[in-house]
Amino acid sequence: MDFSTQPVLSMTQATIFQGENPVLTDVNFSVEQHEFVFLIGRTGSGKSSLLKTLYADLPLKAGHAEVVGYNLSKIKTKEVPFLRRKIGIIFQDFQLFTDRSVSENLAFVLKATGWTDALKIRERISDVLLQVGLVDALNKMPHQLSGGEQQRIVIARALLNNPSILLADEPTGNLDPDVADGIFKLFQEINKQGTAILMATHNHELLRKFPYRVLKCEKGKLLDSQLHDVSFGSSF
Ligand SMILES: Nc1ncnc2c1ncn2[C@@H]1O[C@H](COP(=O)(O)OP(=O)(O)OP(=O)(O)O)[C@@H](O)[C@H]1O
Repeated sequence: MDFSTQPVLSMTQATIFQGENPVLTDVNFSVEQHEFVFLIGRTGSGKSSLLKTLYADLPLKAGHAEVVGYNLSKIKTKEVPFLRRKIGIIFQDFQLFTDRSVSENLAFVLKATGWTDALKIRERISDVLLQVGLVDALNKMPHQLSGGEQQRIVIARALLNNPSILLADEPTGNLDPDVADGIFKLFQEINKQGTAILMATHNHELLRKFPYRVLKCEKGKLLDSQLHDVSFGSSF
C-alpha cells in the first residue's frame, strides 16, 4: 500500500459531543497530506470541539475517525501522547510556561516525548527556531517577547516532532493585523514544506485573500466548500 496517498485525517458519520450534547452531527470529511484548510463558523458553532475531538481531548463517541493512522474510537489513553506527537497543536490555551526560557519550554516538550540526547535536543530546538525566524530568542523568557514572537514560539513548539498536520485554533486572533499577516505567512511556508494545516479562524480577510478549501460549522453540520456552496460573508 502506498501510504503517501492516505489522507492525514478522515471522519465518517461522526458526532461531535460536548458532554452529552451533540454539537455537530453526521460529520464527513478528510484532509489530504499537503492540504491547507480553513475551519469557520460562528462563535459556539463547534470549531474548537471538532479540533479537540481530532486530538483526543474530547472522546469520539459516535462515528469513525482516523487521525495520522490512529482510530479515534479505539485509541487507548496511553496512545494519546503518540497521536499528539504526530499532530502539532496550536491553541490559545496551550501557552508557554512563563517561568521558563524559550529553550526550556521547547526542551520540556522534547523530553516529555521521549528525546534524551542533549545534543539532538539542542539541534532540534535550533532547527525549529530557524524555521520560525527566531533563533535569537533561544535564551529569552516569554515576557521578553512580543505577542507575535510568542506565537512563533508556540508554532515552533508544535513543529518539534515533525507533525503530519497542524491543528490551529484562531492562531492570529489576538494579534495586530500586520503581525497576524506574518504568522499566517509562516503557516503557508510550513504548509509548502509538506505539513497539512487545519486552521480555525474568524478572519474574513484571510478567507477573501486565500482561496483554500473551507469547512464551515453551521446549524449542527459541517459543510465542505468542495461539496457545498459555503458562504463566508460578514456574519459567519
Ligand atoms: N467545556 C465545555 N463544556 C460544555 N459545553 C461546552 C464546552 N466548551 C464548549 N461548549 C459548548 O459547545 C458548543 C460548541 O462550542 P465550541 O467552543 O466548539 O465553538 P467554537 O465554534 O469553537 O466557538 P468560538 O468561535 O467562540 O471559539 C457551544 O454550544 C459551547 O457552549
